[in-house]
Amino acid sequence: MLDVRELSAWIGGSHILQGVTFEVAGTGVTALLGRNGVGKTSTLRAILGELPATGSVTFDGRPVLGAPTHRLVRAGLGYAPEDRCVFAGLTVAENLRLACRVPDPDYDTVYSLFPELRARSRQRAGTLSGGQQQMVAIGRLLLNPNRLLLIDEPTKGLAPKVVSEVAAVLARVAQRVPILLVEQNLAVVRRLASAAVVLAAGRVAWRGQAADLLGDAERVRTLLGVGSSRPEREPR
Ligand SMILES: Nc1ncnc2c1ncn2[C@@H]1O[C@H](COP(=O)(O)OP(=O)(O)OP(=O)(O)O)[C@@H](O)[C@H]1O
Repeated sequence: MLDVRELSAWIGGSHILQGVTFEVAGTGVTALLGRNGVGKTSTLRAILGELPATGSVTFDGRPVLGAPTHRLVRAGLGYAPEDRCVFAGLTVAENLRLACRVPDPDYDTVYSLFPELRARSRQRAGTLSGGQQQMVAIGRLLLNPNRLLLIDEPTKGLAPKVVSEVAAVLARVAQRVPILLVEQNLAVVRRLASAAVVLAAGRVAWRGQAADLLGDAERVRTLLGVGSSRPEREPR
């Protein structure tokens, strides 16, 4: 579905992405992993045209690298950035409405996955908890007929119980639309991902089945340094 080849990008004189190559399948969750600062967010931003890059990116067989971001969005690439980008001063309903780009947005799906968003539709998004804001961010992606979702650290900073809720929702979302997921919580990766791509210093250090990575404690320690960054929490 998404084919990334030799993606290379510079930020302020630093060679952030140094020939990143991987594929995202048309079903399920592909996890994009790596220690802090290895270039995961930059990879998503380069794919989306938010960060100038060289190499090639094809989405459903069409070359898209260098295309304006709005064209990619119209082609069905949905993006939930790490900071969620909800409009704090607007209500939940207004945040959702602003995201609609088709005449018949899929509110049924959004409200069946997130009944709380309907209940809180008049509440200002800035007064929601982090988990509820994340649900607005994911809900916005589901209103439109997106064909691939890029989701950056959706569980970051959330309480363990909320991490579980977000993971459960993402599992249901992934049954409808494939996801490229940046995620540091390995229990969430274990629960959701079928494939994994690990970045190290701007390159792909490992790619394959998520279970093969997570089943090899030594590989996980070497590639991800687990234990030195964020503790793994098991979603229930
Ligand atoms: N706007 C920027 N200006 C300067 N350096 C940047 C900028 N954005 C990213 N970088 C640097 O690029 C490198 C890759 O950053 P990126 O955010 O892609 O990493 P990441 O793997 O997503 O990290 P994290 O897990 O901390 O979110 C880092 O060294 C970061 O400091």
